[in-house]
Amino acid sequence: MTADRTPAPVPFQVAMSTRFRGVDSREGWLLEGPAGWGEFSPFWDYDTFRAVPWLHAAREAAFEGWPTPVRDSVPVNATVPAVGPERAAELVRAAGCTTVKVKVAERGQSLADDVARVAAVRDALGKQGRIRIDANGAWDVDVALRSVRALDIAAGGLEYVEQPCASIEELAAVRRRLDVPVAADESVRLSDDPLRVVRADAADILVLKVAPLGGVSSCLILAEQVGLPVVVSSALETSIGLAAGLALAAALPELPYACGLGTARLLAADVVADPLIPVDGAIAVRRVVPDPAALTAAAPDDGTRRRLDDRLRAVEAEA
Ligand SMILES: O=C(O)CCC(=O)C1=CC=C[C@@H](O)[C@@H]1C(=O)O
Ligand SMILES: [Mg+2]
Repeated sequence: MTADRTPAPVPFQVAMSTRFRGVDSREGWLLEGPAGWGEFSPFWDYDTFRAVPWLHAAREAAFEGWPTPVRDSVPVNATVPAVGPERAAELVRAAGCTTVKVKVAERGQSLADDVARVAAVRDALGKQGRIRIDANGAWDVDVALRSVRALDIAAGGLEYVEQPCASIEELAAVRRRLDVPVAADESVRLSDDPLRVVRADAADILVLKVAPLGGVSSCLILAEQVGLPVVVSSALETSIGLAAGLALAAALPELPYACGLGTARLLAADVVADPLIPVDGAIAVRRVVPDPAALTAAAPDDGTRRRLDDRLRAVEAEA
């Protein structure tokens, strides 16, 4: 390969160790460029248009690079999927983080399931730790008010509730009537106008995910514009994609909350030899490169490879 030619993107597929947001495996492309490696792994339920920012973020990582970090370590939360209370407690103990995000409002489960999970997390975490919950927009206003109040008691105090309802109007209504702070995630990452939620006074905190928002630089600009605290979170990437989130968290002038970047453990395998796993509740800021043996093990099956080819071609045509 000559120096002036861009290496071909490398496809990957890795299983999730725990099913999360209905996803059992993550697949995508790794791009190499003069600045390093980037990951393009939009969820399959994102259409071509929504996947374009993911390609911008991957290209930024590979060809442009990221701003200078202002910190060398990023505190992260443990992420607990909608599992039973025993498993939730195990995950909290294994993660060694003092902040835990608990998934709630899973389809097919009840508020009692959420209460049991959150109470088990508090037990495993001890009095000092912080607990936040994420409903992924599943509740209407009344159910949100009832559920958050019950879960606030079960948690012995919630740090915040992430995306309790789907619409910005509902978020604003919930926020007016609750003492628990409200964080917006889908209202930012799936919106044509990520600032609308701020103008509507619908959130206390914004969750920023680098890939769906088009890269580290766009997120930094957004964070500057919003004037609200932000939490950097992953999109369940391999360590190559997580490194971009880490770069954003490391470059933000203020970082008052633990970030949702401790998700490498939710994958059964990674594409690097030394994954970005938290130690004592924080991840050291560093770049990572794929490991050839891990890439071989992560080679997608033929059907997935065809899907990945089609998707990359379609998104490149729009990017
Ligand atoms: O924030 C975290 O602790 C981990 C990341 C995380 O929860 C998510 C990543 C990607 C898709 C999501 O459904 C989910 C979220 O909603 O925040
Ligand atoms: Mg969320």
